[in-house]
Amino acid sequence: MSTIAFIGGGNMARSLIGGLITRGHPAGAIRVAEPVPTLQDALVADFGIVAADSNLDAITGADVVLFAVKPQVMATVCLELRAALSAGRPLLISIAAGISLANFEQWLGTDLRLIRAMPNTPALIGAGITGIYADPAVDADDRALAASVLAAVGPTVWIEQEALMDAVTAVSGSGPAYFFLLMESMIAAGVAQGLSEPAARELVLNTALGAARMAVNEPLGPAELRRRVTSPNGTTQAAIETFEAGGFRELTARAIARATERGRELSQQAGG
Ligand SMILES: NC(=O)C1=CN([C@@H]2O[C@H](COP(=O)(O)OP(=O)(O)OC[C@H]3O[C@@H](n4cnc5c(N)ncnc54)[C@H](OP(=O)(O)O)[C@@H]3O)[C@@H](O)[C@H]2O)C=CC1
Ligand SMILES: O=C(O)[C@@H]1CCC=N1
Repeated sequence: MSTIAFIGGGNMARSLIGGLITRGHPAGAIRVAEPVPTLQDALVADFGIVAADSNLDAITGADVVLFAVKPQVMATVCLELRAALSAGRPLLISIAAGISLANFEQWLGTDLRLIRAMPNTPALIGAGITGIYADPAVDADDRALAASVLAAVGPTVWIEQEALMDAVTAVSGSGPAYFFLLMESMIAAGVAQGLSEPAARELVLNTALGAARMAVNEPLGPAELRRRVTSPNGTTQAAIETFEAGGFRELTARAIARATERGRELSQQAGG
């Protein structure tokens, strides 16, 4: 079984580690380097994985190095590990928003075995979705290895062009936050109409769950499901017309375009 070194042990690393352990990856073959002692101790206590004293300690002899630090610290982390990574040549997986292959080549040199991946926080409960992009130079065995690591937390989707990883980030990486915002807004609106907060919350959250489960299982797609809820001249039509008149679709498109653009900015600010 491959030894996987996590650089950074925050929210996404915890989700991926939890998924790997649940899928039967041996805890002794997972290492984490995390500077916040409480986070590192909790990962060791919860999953029995190995705490590394430093990033260098974590990657030494590892088959896979998974970068799970914020985009803004990726340059520092890579430059610190450059010599060791070029000696050991592990498979590198980055889940950082925006950070490109060109960024990594600038910091680590060329001829890398590097995969970019964009998971999302439902990974924590095994319900994530991950977009994956591989440098064309990465061989089939490395692609399969990366996909098997990321499949621990949900389905994976291969993306053919690196430039589209910013769109993946904007749609599914950040996407859970958009649905949470809609839930928040609907709960507040229900309360404004006189429902108690607990009742509004239970109604909204279970509606979201039911709608998502139907949409995932329905080949006809969400537009047809929406039409089936919408009785002529009924309550849903009144609400949908209000959403449309308020520019809901355009606002969604603008928000996702802005998130995509932000991914490009992160790459440029990181130095590539
Ligand atoms: N959150 C999300 O929904 C998603 C996030 N991502 C990407 O995943 C990456 C991690 O995000 P997330 O888990 O949310 O962030 P977190 O801040 O929760 O985790 C990153 C961890 O790395 C630690 N860290 C900081 N510097 C170093 C260092 N030099 N060496 C090792 N560890 C370090 C941080 O410590 P400290 O707090 O002290 O800085 C922190 O605990 C980001 O690049 C993000 O773009 C991808 C998909 C979804
Ligand atoms: O907000 C962010 O930048 C990260 C990437 C996708 C989700 N969270």
